[in-house]
This record gives sequence, C-alpha cells and structure tokens, in this order.
Amino acid sequence: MHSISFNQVTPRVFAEVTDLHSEVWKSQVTFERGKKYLVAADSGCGKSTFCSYLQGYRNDYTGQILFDKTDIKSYAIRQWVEVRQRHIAMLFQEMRLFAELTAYENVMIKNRLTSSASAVEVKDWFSRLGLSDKLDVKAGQLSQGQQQRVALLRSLVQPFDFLVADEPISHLDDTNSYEMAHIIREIIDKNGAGLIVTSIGRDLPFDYDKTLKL
Ligand SMILES: Nc1ncnc2c1ncn2[C@@H]1O[C@H](COP(=O)(O)OP(=O)(O)OP(=O)(O)O)[C@@H](O)[C@H]1O
Repeated sequence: MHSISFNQVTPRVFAEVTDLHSEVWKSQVTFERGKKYLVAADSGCGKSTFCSYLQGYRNDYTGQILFDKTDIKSYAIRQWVEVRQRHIAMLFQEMRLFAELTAYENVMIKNRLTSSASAVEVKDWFSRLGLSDKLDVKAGQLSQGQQQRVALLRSLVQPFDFLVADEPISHLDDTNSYEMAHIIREIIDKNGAGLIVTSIGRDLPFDYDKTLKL
C-alpha cells in the first residue's frame, strides 16, 4: 500500500456541523508511504474515529477513503485482516494489552503471526525502553506508561506500510518519548513505511513532513 487518501470524508457525527475547521474532514488529503505526518487535534475532534476508519472498525462516514485506488468500503473481512496484519500497524490510545499475559507474551503473541522480529531484537527494545525487569510481569500490573511502551513494541512486530500511533506518548516522560521515537524511526526507515501520529498536545518528537489539523 503506497497511499491513504481521504476524499471529503465526513463522520456522521459531524455531518450537521457547519463550522468544522479541519484539514482532514471534509477535505482532500493523501498520506504517502515513506512520509511522516502529525495529525493534531483538540479532544473530541475525531482522533479515535480517524483511527477506527483506518482499521475497518467503523464506517459511519460519507465521502471516500482510498487505500491506493481502492475504496475501503468495498473491503470484506478477509481484506481487513490482511490490512491489519501486513499493511497498517496501529498503536491504540487505550493500549488494549492482554492483562493476564506478561509484557513479553503480549508482544510475542502478535509476533508469532508473522515472525517479523527475533526474540533478541524484542528483548533489546524492552531494554532500550527501560523495561528489562518487566518482561515477566503481567500487563495488568504495569503502570500506564509501561503499558504504553509495551503496546508500542506490540504494534511494531508485524510488517507494515503505515504505522498509525494514537497519542503514543500521553503517559511517557521525555526520555522514554525520545527513545520511543528512535525505535520507531529505525523501523519505519528500514521498511520505508509511513507514519501517522495523532496528538492533542505533546507530540512524539519527530521531523514531520506535514502537520494537519483534524
Ligand atoms: N463508536 C462511535 N460511534 C459513533 N460516534 C462516535 C463513536 N465514538 C466516538 N464518537 C463520536 O465522535 C466524536 C469524536 O469522538 P472521538 O472519540 O473520535 O474523538 P477524539 O478526538 O479521539 O477524542 P479524545 O481526544 O477526547 O479521546 C464525538 O462526538 C463522539 O461522540
């Protein structure tokens, strides 16, 4: 997948809003593979909605979203599975870890689907994010910031053309935010992937190609 295009997309919830000042909704915008985008939004402007559309969890909008030249409203479940496994990696704002699995198991259970990272690599990322001593701790017993770092690693252990990160540093201090950015940069550069980061304030530190207001 080389591009994601939004053509005059209007979420149903915003259909009656006449003073929508957005560079994404009711607009024409294309996200290209290999580029980095920051989607800046105030609370309630539709960040989670935007992410849900890209994973096929919701389709309550008018207008068109195209993956390359295909309208994603035509996708069957099988194609969404392919998108989620191989084309768009997602770091959810609410993390969605399995509370009863350990931090390491949460990452490896996903990694087993496509074997995209080695155990050595994964453990090295844990170490760089200050989580070496948390490998065997259940996710439900981690702090929010620790869960956010584990969720990042889980999002990365798959092939992808785009990484979509929904408020990825909302629970992190500056040191971990910078380390998270380094790891993301290494992997997206290696894959030539695109990056779409949403933010309501503190931004993942990056040299973004473009910033859009949601
Ligand atoms: N599943 C849903 N179905 C229909 N409308 C929804 C759904 N989830 C959220 N909305 C509505 O869409 C609008 C945007 O909500 P959304 O959760 O996308 O915003 P957000 O920018 O992620 O907000 P926040 O930063 O506060 O989490 C809100 O008016 C909300 O009521």
